[in-house]
Amino acid sequence: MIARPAGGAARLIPAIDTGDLARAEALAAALAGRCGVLKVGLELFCAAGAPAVAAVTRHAPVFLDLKLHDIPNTVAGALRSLLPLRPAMVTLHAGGGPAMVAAARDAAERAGADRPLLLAVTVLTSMDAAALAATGVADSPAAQVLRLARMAVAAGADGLVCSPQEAALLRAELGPGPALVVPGVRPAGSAAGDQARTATPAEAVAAGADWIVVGRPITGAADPAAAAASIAATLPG
Ligand SMILES: O=C(O)c1cc(=O)[nH]c(=O)n1[C@@H]1O[C@H](COP(=O)(O)O)[C@@H](O)[C@H]1O
Repeated sequence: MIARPAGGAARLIPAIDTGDLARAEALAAALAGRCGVLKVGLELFCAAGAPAVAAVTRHAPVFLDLKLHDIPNTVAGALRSLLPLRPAMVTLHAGGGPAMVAAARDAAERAGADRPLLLAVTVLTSMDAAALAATGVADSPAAQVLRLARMAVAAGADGLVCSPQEAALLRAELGPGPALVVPGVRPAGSAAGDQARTATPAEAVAAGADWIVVGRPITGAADPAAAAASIAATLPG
C-alpha cells in the first residue's frame, strides 16, 4: 500500500479532470514532479477507460476515483476488475453501507501487500446542510461525515474522503489510523465553483489531511505546473 506522505508536495493530488486523453497525458507529464499522486476520476475514466489509468501511471501513482456505490457483489467485482490497473488508491461511497465496504476490502485483499488504499467517501464536499437535508439527513454535514466514517472504518476502509471542514473532527474522533484524503481545497483567492465546504491547502493539512486533492485551481491555470508548485510551497514540509 502507498505510504503516507511525509510533507510538502508529496501531499498534493492534482485531479486530472478532462475527457481528453492527450490533455490528460500532458497534464500528468507537467505535474508529475510537483505532487505525490495524480487523480483519475469519472470524467477521464468514462472517456478513455483503462488506457488513461495506464498513461497517467507512467508519471505517478494513481488515485482512481470512481466512487463505487452498488450492491456488495457488484462492488467486489468492480474492485477485482480494477486491480490489474494497479491503482494506489480507490474510492467507494460509504453510503453503500458496511457490507459493501467489507466486500470491497475482501476483493482488494487479492492484490496482497500491493493493494490499493480503500477510501470511503463520506458527504460530498459540494453539499451544504440544505443539500444534505434534501436527501433526508437532518443532521449537520459534520455529524453525518462522522457517522459514515466510523461505519466505513469499522467495515474495512483504510481511509476517508472528507472536506477540510471535518478533517480535525475525524482526527480527534478516529485517531491517526485512517488516511484522510481531502478535496474541496481552494488556494486563497480561487473560485469555489460548486464546492460548498472548503478551506485553503495549508488549513486542510493543519486540520489533519494526509493528502489534499486540487483540480480546477491547477488544471484551469495558464501554467498548471507553476500553480501546483505554488500550492505545494504553502504546505508544511
Ligand atoms: O472523491 C473525491 O475525490 C471527491 C470527493 C468529494 O467529496 N468532493 C470532490 O470534489 N471530490 C473530487 O475532487 C476533485 C475536486 O476538484 P476541484 O473542485 O476542481 O478542485 C474532483 O475531481 C472531485 O471529483
